[in-house]
Amino acid sequence: MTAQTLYQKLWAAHVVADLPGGEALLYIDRHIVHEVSSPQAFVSMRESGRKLRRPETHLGVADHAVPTRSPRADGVRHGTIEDAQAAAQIAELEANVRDFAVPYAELDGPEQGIVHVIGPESGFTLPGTTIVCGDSHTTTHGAFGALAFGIGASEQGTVMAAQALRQKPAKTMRIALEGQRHPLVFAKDIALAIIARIGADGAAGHAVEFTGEVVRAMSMAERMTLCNMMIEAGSRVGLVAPDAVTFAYLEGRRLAPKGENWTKAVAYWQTLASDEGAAYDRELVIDVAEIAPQVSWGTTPDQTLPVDAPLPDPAALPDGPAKRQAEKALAYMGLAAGQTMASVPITHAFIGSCTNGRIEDLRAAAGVAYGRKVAAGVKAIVVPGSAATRAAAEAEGLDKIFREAGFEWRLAGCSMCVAMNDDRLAVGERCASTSNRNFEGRQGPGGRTHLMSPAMAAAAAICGHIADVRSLGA
Ligand SMILES: CC(C)[C@H](C(=O)O)[C@@H](O)C(=O)O
Ligand code: SF4
Repeated sequence: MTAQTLYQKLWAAHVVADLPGGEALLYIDRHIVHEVSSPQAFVSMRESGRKLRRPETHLGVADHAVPTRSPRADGVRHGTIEDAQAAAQIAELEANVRDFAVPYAELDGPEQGIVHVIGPESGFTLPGTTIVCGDSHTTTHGAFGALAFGIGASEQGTVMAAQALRQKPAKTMRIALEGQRHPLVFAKDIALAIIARIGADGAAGHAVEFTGEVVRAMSMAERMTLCNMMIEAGSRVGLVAPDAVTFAYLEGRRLAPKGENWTKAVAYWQTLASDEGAAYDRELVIDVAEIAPQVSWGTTPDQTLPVDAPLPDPAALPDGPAKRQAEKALAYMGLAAGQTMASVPITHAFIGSCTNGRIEDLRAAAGVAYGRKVAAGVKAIVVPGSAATRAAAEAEGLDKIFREAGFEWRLAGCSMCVAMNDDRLAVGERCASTSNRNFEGRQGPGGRTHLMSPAMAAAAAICGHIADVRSLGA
């Protein structure tokens, strides 16, 4: 038998039927549902009088529109949401999950959080499964060796009714991470550096698998950060082969298999790693020793540089789209050619999102914040990716470190990653952000976003300007 990649194994294990034109009907094991992208699919289910084929394989949660503050001392949000649109979106999701018998992570319950954080935390995300969600950052779940990808509204309806989807196989790309990184260089820096190198569409059409000693040594949180960011390189699928780190993370989680089923599952999951000699359509080797802390300076994720590198000079570029894009980005961001990012003053720091809202991220940020103070004039918020992450952080005392330093400690949600809730920038405000997208207006109309790691965002909050966390230390 020819050697297969992880992606090819996952694909083959889910083909229900090969279709003409190279497509296949793929069986879908799991579907996560949030309030923003799911309404249309439920409407079509209602209109056609259908029931969900396997309601227990779906999981609902409200994350994008939810406020991350509550007027109540006990933090309860239900019934307190002032924004009428947000309240309506959440009420609609709650009616849908009730009427269609979909398991739901209650807004004020212990499992609420961002779709891509709670899937793994609850053990809903498992190796060897197909996982879809009406959300582009579904790539995150590939960190477990699951075939996970974002889908559109009509596809959500298809999965609800048929538990299957028509798909065309992607090409394969391997990114091997080798070498020794600086202790203050994180998965976020590696992902941004890769995107800067290959471009915001550099992995389009490819399922990206991360391999190499650096990935093997990474926590699940860091692997998720890498896979999460691959959509920003144009890839719908990021992957890491499951290993002992994966199994240790999952064992005992609420929805993970138990007892004999666990043993059997692990035995199967161990067969998923790409075979020796498996061929990829593209290969890239990255020496992480060469990667410095990264900061995006522009309005696409590939407009990213090491924190100490001078910004490009559009005048030096030949006439064409690249020159115009650089000019436009510098103008929108209020930056000048040749300057470095370290020293650019910020108004906001945001630590959170499905890219960097996990306990490891909060620890890294707290390590920098410990014993220091947020600079005057900076609004800094820490938004755990889930209620469980928030509780774990509080058990470790991270909330105290942040509060004492002058950060706001919030309830879980997408928050300032996306301008769909109360947390947003005003025109001209500038944010050091651990999220994943920096296009014009992403964090609020006229707002300016700089993508970076949690340690870098904490350093910026403390200094009042973007700073090299290596010179500050953790
Ligand atoms: C709202 C949702 C559909 C969207 C996505 O698909 O990713 C959001 O999560 C984002 O990050 O832009
Ligand atoms: S945290 Fe941001 S990127 Fe992630 S799902 Fe929410 S809006 Fe999308």
